[in-house]
Amino acid sequence: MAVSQNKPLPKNIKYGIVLDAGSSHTNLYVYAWPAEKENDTGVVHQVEVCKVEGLGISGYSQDTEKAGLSLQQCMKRAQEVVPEQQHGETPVYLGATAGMRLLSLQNRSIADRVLSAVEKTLHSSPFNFQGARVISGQEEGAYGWITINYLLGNFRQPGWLNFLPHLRSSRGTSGALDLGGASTQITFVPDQEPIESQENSLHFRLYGKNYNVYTHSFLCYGKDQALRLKLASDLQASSTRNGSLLDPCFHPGYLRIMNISDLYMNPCIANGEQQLPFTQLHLQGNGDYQRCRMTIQKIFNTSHCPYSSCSFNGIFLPPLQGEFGAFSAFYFVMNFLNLTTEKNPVPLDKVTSTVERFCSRPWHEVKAEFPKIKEKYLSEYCFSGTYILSLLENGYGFTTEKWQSIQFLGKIGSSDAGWTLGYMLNLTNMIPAEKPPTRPLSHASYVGLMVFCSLVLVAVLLLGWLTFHKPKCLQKGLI
Ligand SMILES: Nc1nc2c(ncn2[C@@H]2O[C@H](COP(=O)(O)OP(=O)(O)OP(=O)(O)O)[C@@H](O)[C@H]2O)c(=O)[nH]1
Repeated sequence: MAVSQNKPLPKNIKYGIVLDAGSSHTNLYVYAWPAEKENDTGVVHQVEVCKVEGLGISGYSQDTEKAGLSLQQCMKRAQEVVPEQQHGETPVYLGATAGMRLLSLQNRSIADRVLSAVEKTLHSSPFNFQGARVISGQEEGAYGWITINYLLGNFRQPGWLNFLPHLRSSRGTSGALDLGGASTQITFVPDQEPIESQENSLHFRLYGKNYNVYTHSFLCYGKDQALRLKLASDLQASSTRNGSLLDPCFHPGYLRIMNISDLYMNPCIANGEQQLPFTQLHLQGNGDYQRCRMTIQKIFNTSHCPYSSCSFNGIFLPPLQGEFGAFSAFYFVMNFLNLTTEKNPVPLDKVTSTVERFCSRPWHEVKAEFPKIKEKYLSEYCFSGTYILSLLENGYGFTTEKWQSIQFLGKIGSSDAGWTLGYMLNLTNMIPAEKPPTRPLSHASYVGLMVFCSLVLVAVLLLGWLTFHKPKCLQKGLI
């Protein structure tokens, strides 16, 4: 159970809870905001995050008891964070993402069973449970975009701009790049209007301003599913008779054995299993970045495009526009490789050479250097780093110059970058379509202002009186 910061909060605070049921695990987020400011931008912040172990795509079908216990523990933690008298009014939402979208495609009844088991636990909590649902890829992209722009203050218009309407909207929004285990999303406001493909087009009116947003979610192109796609493509291209495969995306000396059925039991991969004369795959790393990049390239089909421009697999992508925030696994991987900086983005050639060097390092050396990192994560940073470069450069077309517009983001302030905050802001109607009217002054500010004006008035009157009615003593002194 991971626990984050717990700052003392002023009184009159409201709370909301969102559970992100992802493909690897579930995270529970507790958000808080001052009640009287709930329509302002940037006031909601994360006060707690708790990791529900086992409640992910593999946990759904395996250790359900462990997942259930871990969920109860996180709900208990939330009960400690939110004051008891507010439990009943605190909404709880659960959104399941691509892992569950895949599970639903594969086996609808398991997916329904898991959701109702989770719903049962959440109904029995003292909070105001609002329901569990699988969110669409489009929603995942849109809410991620709303979250980062809300937290970056990009929806905020300084009040004085109301008097100078021609200067409004001088500040742009930031695009959002989200990499999960099962899907990846790209969302931004393009220059080109209208957006050529209806299914990639969203319209928002937020704080009195219109946004035409492009979004696409690539199911099966999250980093875990992309590895499977790559392995299936490698197997198809190889002539192995015993299931041994040299894999350039793993470190030299690394060995992994996988069941062929696990690889193919997945709607992302067209079933080719029956033709194979072996049941297990023996992967042997040889840490060759260039070859890894070539094998990954094969999972992006760029042979057709029915629009003026595409990313891959015939999906429309308008020219990239503005700054981008890249989060979730984009951040986890780049952060591990020391390629995230607070200030200037690390140039593309340095990122490439760092990933290349890392891939070539022997596995025993890497393992010895990072003994505390989970082997699953550590063994895949070479693949993941190379995949991120392929996706961003070849998939989306980030050139060396455009790369400089990407900022890898873990947190913005105290809140994690991700879709959950945007989801809650939307469901609680905390982002109004119109700009809220300027609030009248508070009582204290009003009294302060009155006292200040009175003092200025007295000072002016006194000065005037002194100027025109100089006291006699002063007049004598001057003669
Ligand atoms: N290195 C590292 N990887 C992580 C960590 N947490 C999650 N991941 C991996 O990062 C990827 C994205 O994880 P999440 O952000 O939880 O995304 P998800 O919920 O699986 O996303 P969807 O594909 O939309 O379902 C997955 O491959 C996880 O295994 C972490 O703390 N460190």
